[in-house]
Amino acid sequence: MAEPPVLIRQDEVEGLLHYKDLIPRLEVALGKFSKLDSAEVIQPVRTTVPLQKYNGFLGLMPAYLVHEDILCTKLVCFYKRESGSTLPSTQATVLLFDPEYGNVKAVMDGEVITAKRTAAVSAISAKLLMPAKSEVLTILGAGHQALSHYNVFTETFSFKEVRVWSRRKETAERFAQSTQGHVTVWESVEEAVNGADVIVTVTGASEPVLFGQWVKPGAHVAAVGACRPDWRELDDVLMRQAKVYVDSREGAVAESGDIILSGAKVFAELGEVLNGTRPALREKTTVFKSLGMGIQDAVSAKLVFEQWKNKH
Ligand SMILES: NC(=O)C1=CN([C@@H]2O[C@H](COP(=O)(O)OP(=O)(O)OC[C@H]3O[C@@H](n4cnc5c(N)ncnc54)[C@H](O)[C@@H]3O)[C@@H](O)[C@H]2O)C=CC1
Ligand SMILES: O=C(O)C1=NCCCC1
Repeated sequence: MAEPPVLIRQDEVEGLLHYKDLIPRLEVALGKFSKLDSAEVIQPVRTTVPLQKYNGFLGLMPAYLVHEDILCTKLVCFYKRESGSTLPSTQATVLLFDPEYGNVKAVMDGEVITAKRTAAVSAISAKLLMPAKSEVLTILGAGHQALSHYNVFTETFSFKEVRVWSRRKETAERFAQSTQGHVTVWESVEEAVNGADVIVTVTGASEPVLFGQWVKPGAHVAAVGACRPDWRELDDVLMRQAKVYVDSREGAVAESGDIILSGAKVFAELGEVLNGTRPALREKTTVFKSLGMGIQDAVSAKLVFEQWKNKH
């Protein structure tokens, strides 16, 4: 009989999952995914169950990486919260299976995994697509993803200035007080992104907050929020003037309001750039539209489980 699953709590996942280990594994997984070979990677588009009563969704995100033998699924609830709400906007649990027996080996917190793997993938997009001499980083939004993005972007790159904007100034100020390095708080998006080389959008918005006319030509935007077909963070001008990169084409055309409603064309998947089959157009204005993928959770969960086993 199979052993019962181990339970790995949020604080343990936090201590076990490090960007330096995670980023290379995510790069390999994204590259494999973009080869479109089902003998390598199986990842259906996320299934969503609407929770209309609560303005949210339950997302089911299974993935199987065949050669690494990683079978995993994340169960994630995400919500559109009113300003001032104290309820969480994302709650997630990750199940790691033994693919041969079919039993669950580990049940682990999915919030840290979601925060870190999403930020790590945005950092990969920036590494490939941001202007060669990037000095100013602007973060729009001041929640969980804002913090994980701040952490990995400042750990990986050397920006001279980091700015934050949030729809409530107090939240942006609290964010700036919580970071290790200096962050300046801005009251308007237009001012916050003026001259920025890299812009990260991590808001719960369902209408555009970032407009193309404010974005410096050649800047890189990592657009992380707006994960439903009728939600937006970016306007049509930006979507149409930029070269648009995605994590998964299939996911993007099914789930991204910024892509579907603007009619923007997807130029490439990050994995195609990593594989060298599509170019990284660093000199152009670029948008990386992130939606999140089961394979990202799967490689993260495997890493957490490996580290956990080393300690037990
Ligand atoms: N692409 C991906 O893989 C993932 C995307 N997400 C998305 O990233 C976004 C941020 O997630 P978290 O940081 O966990 O949420 P959070 O609730 O911790 O922070 C959200 C931030 O957005 C702001 N915000 C909310 N509604 C807004 C509006 N209408 N206009 C402007 N700002 C608004 C809030 O004030 C807060 O600063 C969400 O849209 C979430 O669904 C989350 C996980 C993974
Ligand atoms: O990939 C994920 O995990 C999520 N993506 C979009 C919404 C929240 C969770």
